[in-house]
Amino acid sequence: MQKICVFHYHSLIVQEKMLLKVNGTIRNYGINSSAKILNLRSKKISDVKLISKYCATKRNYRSCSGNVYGWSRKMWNEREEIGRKSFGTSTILPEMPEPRGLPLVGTTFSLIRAGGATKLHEYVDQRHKELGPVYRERMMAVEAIFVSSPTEFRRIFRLEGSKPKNFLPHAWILYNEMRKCERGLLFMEGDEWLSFRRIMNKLLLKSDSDDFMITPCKQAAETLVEDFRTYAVKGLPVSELERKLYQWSIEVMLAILVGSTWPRHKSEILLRTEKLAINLHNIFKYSAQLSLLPAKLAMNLKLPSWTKFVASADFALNILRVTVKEMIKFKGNGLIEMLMNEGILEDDLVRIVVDLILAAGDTTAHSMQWALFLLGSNRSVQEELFEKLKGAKGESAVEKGVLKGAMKESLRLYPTAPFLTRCLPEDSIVGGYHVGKGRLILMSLYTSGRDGRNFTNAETFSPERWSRNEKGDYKGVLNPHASLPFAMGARACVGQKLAEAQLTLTMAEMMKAFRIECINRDRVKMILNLVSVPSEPIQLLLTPRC
Ligand code: HEM
Repeated sequence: MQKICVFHYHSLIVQEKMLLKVNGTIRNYGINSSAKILNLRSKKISDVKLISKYCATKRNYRSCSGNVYGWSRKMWNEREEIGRKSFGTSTILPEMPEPRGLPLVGTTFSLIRAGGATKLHEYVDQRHKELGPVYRERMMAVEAIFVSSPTEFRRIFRLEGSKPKNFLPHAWILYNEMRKCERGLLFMEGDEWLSFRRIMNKLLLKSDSDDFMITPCKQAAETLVEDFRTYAVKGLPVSELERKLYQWSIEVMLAILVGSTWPRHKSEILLRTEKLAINLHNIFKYSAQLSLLPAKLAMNLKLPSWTKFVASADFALNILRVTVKEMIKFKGNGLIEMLMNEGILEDDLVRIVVDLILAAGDTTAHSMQWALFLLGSNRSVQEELFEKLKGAKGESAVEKGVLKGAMKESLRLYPTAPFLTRCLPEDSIVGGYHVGKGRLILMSLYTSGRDGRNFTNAETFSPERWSRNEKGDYKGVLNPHASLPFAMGARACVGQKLAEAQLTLTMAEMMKAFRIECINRDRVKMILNLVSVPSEPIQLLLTPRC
């Protein structure tokens, strides 16, 4: 038994191993570490919480009170009461597992040895195997609690509060401060976030909201297929697949924003946004390189990754601001008009729409890329899906079901955002461990999505697993909450419906038009550039079906 309580630490001599929380950081104190604690005298009492192993019951207090000089019984009771109020429990929690690390840098060198930040998902997967579903680790600039259990994911989303707080790369925050720019939904917090989020939910997530998305998604899918056909008929692999998918994903978002007048303005806007794809890609690439460094240090040292990150962000944001202002003038009937009808003023509209395009571009392009990779690497699954699609007309339930399974399966194995982040608003208990208010939590979707306890034959690409048997159970999914590619709760992806429409409709067009083969499937691995990307360009060879 262990007990959490808030202590007056002035005259404390530690006789047992203790955990002390100072300004949000929990540290271990061994026997007779009174001096260390006394060094903390300058801290305010409210900043210091003691998490002690043995002072669990009144009986234990008495027996250990001899070790705590100057504390009357009354004082113990008072401390106990504060502890109960702070944590709502008098049951004491075990220490969270943690790998051994060095002072200041923690386990940074272990991560570097394992391949660096691009291999974080595999490194963390290994740590979960060693330390369990909940553990903490400090790597250079980041200290986080890693969680891979679907039950705990749900608990975290329950505890996130009404205005959940996510975690964004330090480089992005610093960039916004440096340029004094206000950003869209992803960067907003508190009441401001909530008021805009409610509007976005109404427009993008309600049940019939995908009606205005279908036509632009279909048109963009057809354009992509026509472009790919030129390679298919020549028997050549599709060149620059990634850039083409970025353009496809940006085009859909722009078309949805403008509405029915899009065909009239398309060529002008696409010309303007031609270089957006590469800059968008670079924002992620360079901020990923900065993820293990303190961003301020990188900025002060003018490291190449920092200057390149800033140049890409400047380019992308400037071009998008100008484009969005131009699109407002079109007075179409798309999402921009809908947002204006909700009373959103131009400045807010611009920052929200700019970040929508940024959030949509990269994620959807990479998700599509992984889906094509998996289809192209699994011939028999592809043929099975094709046979089912052949018999289905338009967006029939069958077609939707078949394609949704393939999309879910692709996002399970290759989650575009392999770590979901949250900072809880109160001290909480996760996985049986104490998690302090505001501590960074990373939910490891890569691990949970490939865990045999959550999915049968977890490593196999099997869209069929997401269909249900006569009893209504998924055929190969033991725990659906183990795969949350769009997260869940109040802050989950606001573009989920659009992304789903875009991915499924394009997969359908691709499969109907071609046999897809990935010719370098054995060499392609998943790496992280903040989002998951292939380790080398995916080479698709397409054979026309007719
Ligand atoms: C397959 C494609 C996509 C994936 C996998 C994806 C995934 C995610 C994830 C994991 C989050 C974080 C949620 C959280 O922390 O709870 C997120 C947030 C967000 N996504 Fe997406 N997303 C995708 C497509 C899109 C699209 C197409 C849009 C634009 C319409 C979009 C707009 C956003 C925005 C604005 C946020 C921030 C929401 C907020 O903080 O309230 N996403 N997305």
